[in-house]
This record gives sequence, structure tokens and C-alpha cells, in this order.
Amino acid sequence: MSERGLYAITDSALLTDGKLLPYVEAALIGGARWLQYRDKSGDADKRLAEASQLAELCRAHDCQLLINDDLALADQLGVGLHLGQEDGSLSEARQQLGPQALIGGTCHASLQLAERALIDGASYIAFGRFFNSMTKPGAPAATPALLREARQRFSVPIVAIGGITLDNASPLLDAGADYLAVINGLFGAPDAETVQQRARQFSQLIHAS
Ligand SMILES: Cc1ncc(COP(=O)(O)OP(=O)(O)O)c(N)n1
Ligand SMILES: Cc1ncsc1CCOP(=O)(O)O
Ligand SMILES: [Mg+2]
Repeated sequence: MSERGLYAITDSALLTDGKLLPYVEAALIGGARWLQYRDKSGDADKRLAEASQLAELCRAHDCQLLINDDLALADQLGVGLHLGQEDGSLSEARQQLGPQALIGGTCHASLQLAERALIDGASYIAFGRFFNSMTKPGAPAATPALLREARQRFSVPIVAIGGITLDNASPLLDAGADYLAVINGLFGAPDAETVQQRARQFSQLIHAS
């Protein structure tokens, strides 16, 4: 598994009108290493159908798929999981998905939450938002200084999220982020070709740092 890279996250409100699969495929061709399926619709049949299609795409492109919020769906598909503070227990998820599963936890701007997440079995810790986010404007704000502290304290992969674009990402990489988790700065594009270009540029930026 790649230890640094672009972490593409889908958004059910952004990837409408048949964009989900072509935009995700473009991100994977552009080099995204992890993909999170983030769907807030509550439509279980749609979620299973879409996540299954994404699992196939990810297999074809050697990308790690994770499911947002939904342990049962992650378990059903045999893929990774991302849980926020309100999304259930990381330790139960670890127990259910097994020692090899990629499981991430939202830590907002808190090293204490990161410590807790790791005790509970998280494989990676996610901090943010770092910039204004159109997707989640109310998420607690974090700083590059926090990332630097986290980098010194923890050896697991560190994920940065929130308002990240090609223009503002460098300070997060300099501060020690391993993965850049991006929704709008990647998928908020006019076409799939632009998504592919952005994914390639993010990947190059990360590997040059
Ligand atoms: C990589 C990554 N980091 C943070 C989040 C946010 O999770 P959460 O706080 O549960 O918010 P929602 O995404 O569920 O709205 C994430 N999804 N991914
Ligand atoms: C889910 C989430 N958690 C903190 S910020 C955020 C949204 C990330 O999306 P964007 O890259 O569009 O700001
Ligand atoms: Mg959540």
C-alpha cells in the first residue's frame, strides 16, 4: 500500500447526473491512491450498488476503497472504513473488519482524539479542516502547526482534509501530511479530463515534497 498520496473523496451532492463513475475513474487514472465513498443519501440500495461499482474500479486501478460512516457496508464489500466522532466505535469496527483493514478516524484539530483513535485501532488519523470548505463549512479548523506536532508524535499515516486545492496544499505537505483528502478541489471540476489532470498534479505535488 502506498504510504503517501491523493485521497479522493466522493460527495453525493456534488457528483450528480451520472458523474460519479467517470469522475472517479478519472481520479484513479490520475493517480489517486485511496478513494472514500461518501454518500449521505440514506438510500441503502443505491449505496450498495454504487459502492460495488467503485470497488470494481478500485481493484482495476490498484486503489484502496474506504466507505464513509457505514461499517456494515464496508464489511459487506471487504473494504476500508472512515469513521467520524459521531459514527460509531473504532474498536468495534477494528474487531469486525479484522487486523488488515484500513480504518481511519476523524480527529478534527485534536492530538488527544488522535491518541484515542490509535488506541481504538485506527490505521490512520485525519485532521482538518485546514481551509474554508464548501463541502463542510462548519468543520472545526486546524492548522499546519498541529500537523507538525502530530507528525512528531505519531508514525501512522496522517491525512489532511478541508478546502484543499492545488494552490494551497504545499504547507500541509511541508508540515507532514501523508495524504491529502480532497472533495471539491478535485471533483468540483467542469469535466472528467480536468479531474484527471488535477489528480495527476496533486499526486506529483505530494511525491515531490
Ligand atoms: C479522511 C477524512 N477525514 C475526515 C472526514 C470527516 O468525517 P466526519 O467528521 O464523520 O464527517 P463526514 O465526512 O461523515 O460528513 C472524512 N470523511 N474523511
Ligand atoms: C468531510 C470533511 N471533514 C472536514 S472538512 C470536510 C470536507 C472536505 O471537502 P472539501 O475538500 O470540498 O473541502
Ligand atoms: Mg462521518
